[in-house]
Formats: sequence, structure tokens, C-alpha cells
Amino acid sequence: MPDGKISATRDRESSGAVAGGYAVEVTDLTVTYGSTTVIDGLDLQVPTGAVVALTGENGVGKSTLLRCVTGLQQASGGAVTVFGEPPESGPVFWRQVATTVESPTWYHGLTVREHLDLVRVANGEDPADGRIDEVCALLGITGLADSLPITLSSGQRQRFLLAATFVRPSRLLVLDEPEQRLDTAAKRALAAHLRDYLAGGGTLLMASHDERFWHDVGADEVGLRRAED
Ligand SMILES: Nc1ncnc2c1ncn2[C@@H]1O[C@H](COP(=O)(O)OP(=O)(O)OP(=O)(O)O)[C@@H](O)[C@H]1O
Repeated sequence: MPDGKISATRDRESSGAVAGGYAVEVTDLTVTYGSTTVIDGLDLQVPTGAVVALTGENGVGKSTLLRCVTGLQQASGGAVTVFGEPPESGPVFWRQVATTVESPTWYHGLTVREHLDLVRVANGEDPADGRIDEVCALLGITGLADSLPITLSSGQRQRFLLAATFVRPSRLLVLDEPEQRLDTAAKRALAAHLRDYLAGGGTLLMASHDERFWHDVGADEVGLRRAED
């Protein structure tokens, strides 16, 4: 059995240090479900300001890894740090990290716009400062502001989920197949937005099955393989 270790690094200096440090460091991560080992001793390093796309066949463990990085799942072994600290559930962590890893929960009776207002207010931001309008225009959902999430198509719902993620303040985006269910134009707009996010100093770790998309974003690929292969 191979050691299952996977590493992604960029901008490494000769001393071994990385300018700006690591946004995400995963060391010897192991995740088991019952007697099945899904991730076996995985190392991953994402320098601050980098963009990494996790790729690999269905069921290889990409979402599991992203959940561990966001602290939404406890690993069986190993360590994860985000900006040098273990992920935790408090507001300090969640003011830095925005993610689509967890399935969203909608409030019945609240419109798309009302949800986005809520996210903005909950994060201490002004819902009327234009950010929501900007993100909705980017994702092509301006005309859906008064719609209830339940009435949206799957692609429209994906755009809404991304909007709810992008209106949060963050330094690190952790996105699970952000391109899924989007049409070609929306994928292009999303890729452009993610490039802007990176140009502004953000870091992006995502899982993706769409090579063209993650190339468009400028990501370094980290291919996962099954722990038992
Ligand atoms: N709660 C769970 N209990 C048991 N097994 C699980 C659980 N969650 C995930 N798994 C298993 O762990 C493996 C990895 O799942 P994961 O969702 O991380 O894969 P993935 O690479 O994201 O797949 P996909 O490309 O289909 O999204 C799969 O074999 C899956 O069946």
C-alpha cells in the first residue's frame, strides 16, 4: 500500500519557509468510517494566497478532507491548521473562512435577498453597502431577489449558495465543487470572481471535477487517490 501522502506547495523558499505562511496545513491526516479508511496519512499544504483544486474519482475523500479543514468533521488522526491554528467553531474562525461544504439550511418564508441580508448582518456587515447587489449581479441572480429558495432550479440554488458564501467576509474560501450545476456562462463568471478574490489576497481550496473550470481559476491540482490503492 502506498503511503497515501499528498502534498501541494507553492512559493517555497530555499529555507523551506513560505512567504506569507500557510493558510491550510494538513499533516498525516487519517479518516476512517467504521473499519474503512478513507484518508490515510495525507499531507497537504496550501500557502496563503494560493489556489488548490482537489481532484479524484467519486468517493475518494475530497469532501471529507474539506470538512476536516473547516473543522466540521473530526479526523481519526493527524493535524489540521488554518492560518496556524486548529479549526474551531467560534466566530474568529468563521470570520476568516467561508465554505460551501455543508448542505445549506433555508428559512422557509424568507426570500433570497432576505437570506443574504441575514448572512451579512450576522457577520457584522452592512446589508445595504452594495456588496449583496454586486455578488447577485456577478452570479446572475439579481432578478431572483424576491424568490423563495424552494422555488429555485438546482442551478439557481447553487448560485444562491455561492452568493451566501461570497457576501461573508473571508480570507479563505473552501468550496466543494462550486461549478456544479452551473451553466457555461455562470462557470466563467464564477471563475473570474475567484480570480479577483485571489488577486485581492484570498486563498482558495476547492474540490472540482471540471478540469476546464479549475484551469480557468488558475488552480494547482492535487489529485487524491483511494487510501487502499
Ligand atoms: N458519514 C459517512 N459514513 C460512512 N461513510 C462515509 C460517510 N461520509 C462519506 N463516507 C464515505 O467516504 C468516502 C469519501 O466520501 P467523500 O464524500 O469525501 O468523497 P468525494 O471524493 O467528495 O466524492 P464525490 O466526488 O462523489 O463528491 C466515500 O466512500 C463515502 O461513501
